[in-house]
Amino acid sequence: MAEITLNSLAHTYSDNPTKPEDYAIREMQHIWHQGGAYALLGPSGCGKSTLLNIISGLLEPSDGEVLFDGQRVNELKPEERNIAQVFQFPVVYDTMTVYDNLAFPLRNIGVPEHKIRSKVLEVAEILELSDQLKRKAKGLSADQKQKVSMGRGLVRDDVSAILFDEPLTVIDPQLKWKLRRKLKQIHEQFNITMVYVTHDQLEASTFADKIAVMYQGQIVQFGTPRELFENPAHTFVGYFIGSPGMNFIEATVNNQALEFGSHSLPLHPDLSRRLTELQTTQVKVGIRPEFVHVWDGSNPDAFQVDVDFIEDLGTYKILTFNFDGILMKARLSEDQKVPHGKAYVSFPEQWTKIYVNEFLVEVDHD
Ligand SMILES: Nc1ncnc2c1ncn2[C@@H]1O[C@H](COP(=O)(O)OP(=O)(O)OP(=O)(O)O)[C@@H](O)[C@H]1O
Repeated sequence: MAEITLNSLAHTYSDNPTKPEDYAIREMQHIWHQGGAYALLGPSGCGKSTLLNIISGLLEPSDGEVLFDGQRVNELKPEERNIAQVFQFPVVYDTMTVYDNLAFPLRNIGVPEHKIRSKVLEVAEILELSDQLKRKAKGLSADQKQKVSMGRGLVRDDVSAILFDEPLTVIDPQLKWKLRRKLKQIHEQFNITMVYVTHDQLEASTFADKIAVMYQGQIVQFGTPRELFENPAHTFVGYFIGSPGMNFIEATVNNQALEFGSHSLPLHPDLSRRLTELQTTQVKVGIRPEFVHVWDGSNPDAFQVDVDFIEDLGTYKILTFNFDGILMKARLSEDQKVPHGKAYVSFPEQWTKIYVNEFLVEVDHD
């Protein structure tokens, strides 16, 4: 078991990198603590698999170091790193039985057969494979094969970490939910560092205690699902987490106020000071649909806006409104009055976030 440190790590597939975009991993500093359940979440092509393969040793980074418990492992081969990796598609030996497949990683390191047996039975039980143990892997469905593949990753409790690269892609939706819960259970039972790669926010937040959101080769935020929701550190996190994502509007800072076209909002003096330090007047303002306040009628604190449309999603509605030419969304709860034609909205200060160069502007209030 290990704490995994990425020290000034970067990776390029190019022979002659000249600009940041030439890097699949842009220089990063990051620690996966021992025993954590982590997700690495991001869109296709952001560098998730590259990062995982660097940790497992399948890929040597072009810059920086990978440390396990403080020891550099860059030069160690995958098998010397003691990492289990579960891939998107099942890796099983078709001609072996399910039992032998699960036993394989343990036999490889010379674990005695009686210990192998108890471990295989334990993992098979968790994954509901107990009645399949005598079957040849060849005859299994894709779901079952992937469960065996996951089981092979889970049998060794001496591993430094288990890395999952979109392991539930081939699993049908109902079983997916169940397996995610199982993985969580296994994590709690064995206290092994687990990093789970996915592009699905629901998958990330049901599995992980902390999520690293990756975008263009960078970890732009590392936090609990709640932190990512309430305080997105980067516009991408605001956009990617939540459904629908955060609203963004361009604004100009003028005289301690944010100006959007004909509207303006007062700016907290601390934020105003911080923006002066940053020497910027052009910002993006972000607010989540859940935090836009929709009033029942006209109100001196609210902006009057045009209703564009309302989507009824059963237990809640999404109001799309036009704010100075920008379409924004607000979430209406079931018991809220549904506006027609005009709506009155306000943006509570606590939930109105300011971004400069896509990163959140934070202020110390003490
Ligand atoms: N072997 C390779 N040679 C060259 N470029 C590569 C190679 N593997 C990945 N890349 C590039 O590196 C970037 C990151 O890719 P990577 O596969 O790590 O992303 P990802 O987030 O895992 O995406 P996906 O979810 O689609 O697998 C992409 O621009 C990709 O095209």
